[in-house]
Amino acid sequence: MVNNAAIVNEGSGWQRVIAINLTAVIVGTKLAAAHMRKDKGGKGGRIVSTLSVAGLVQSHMTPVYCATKHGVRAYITGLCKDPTRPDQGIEYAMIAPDAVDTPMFQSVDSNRVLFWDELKDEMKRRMMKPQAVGEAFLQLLRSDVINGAILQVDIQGKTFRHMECVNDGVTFDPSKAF
Ligand SMILES: NC(=O)C1=CN([C@@H]2O[C@H](COP(=O)(O)OP(=O)(O)OC[C@H]3O[C@@H](n4cnc5c(N)ncnc54)[C@H](O)[C@@H]3O)[C@@H](O)[C@H]2O)C=CC1
Ligand SMILES: CC/C=C\C[C@H](O)[C@H](O)/C=C/C=C/C=C\C=C\C(=O)C/C=C\CCC(=O)O
Repeated sequence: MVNNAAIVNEGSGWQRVIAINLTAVIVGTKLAAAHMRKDKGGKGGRIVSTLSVAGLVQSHMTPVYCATKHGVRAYITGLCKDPTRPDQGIEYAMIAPDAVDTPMFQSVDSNRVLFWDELKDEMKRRMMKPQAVGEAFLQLLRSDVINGAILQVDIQGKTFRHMECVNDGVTFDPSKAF
């Protein structure tokens, strides 16, 4: 299961950002986990949530959006550490891209993102094609173990945060996760 839907809007209507980016992730994750958990008759599985660089840093550009992505990181990390999780057979991981050329990014303006006029050139310089995130996502899923992984994706490449990088530089070592 993938938690991917999100919006960005620091203007009026910011409460909806919290509803979609954070509350809905918690609701969806609870529903999915209840269905998936092996100790309650499910088959187990993986739940991957899309963060953002905004879930790793605090920015004056997108304080509400950052709060939701930090909230998702805290929530999912808590589930990663649940001592009953191995019996549930569920793994939790996150992917944290920098700016990506999608409708979300293309629709950003100074009503939705603060200080946009000053910062847009820098953000556009860092912008990746969506394929870069898709490839990173598949690479994450190819790992034998992903619980606790946060795969950061930017124009420099892919880096696991909170984990040791081994082999090809992006293989998750769960023993180094927390
Ligand atoms: N585009 C970017 O620069 C970056 C995006 N992200 C994250 O990537 C994920 C995907 O975003 P993008 O593809 O860029 O955005 P997008 O705007 O192109 O796609 C977002 C999708 O979420 C759906 N959605 C929005 N509100 C919904 C709701 N209430 N119910 C159901 N679906 C809803 C939209 O219909 C759309 O299909 C998001 O979690 C976003 O925060 C992370 C880092 C950078
Ligand atoms: C800015 C809006 C553009 C697109 C909206 C997207 O949804 C995207 O997910 C939002 C990104 C927001 C990013 C906000 C701030 C980013 C700040 C930095 O990258 C700061 C630089 C370095 C951080 C160093 C580090 O701790 O890794």
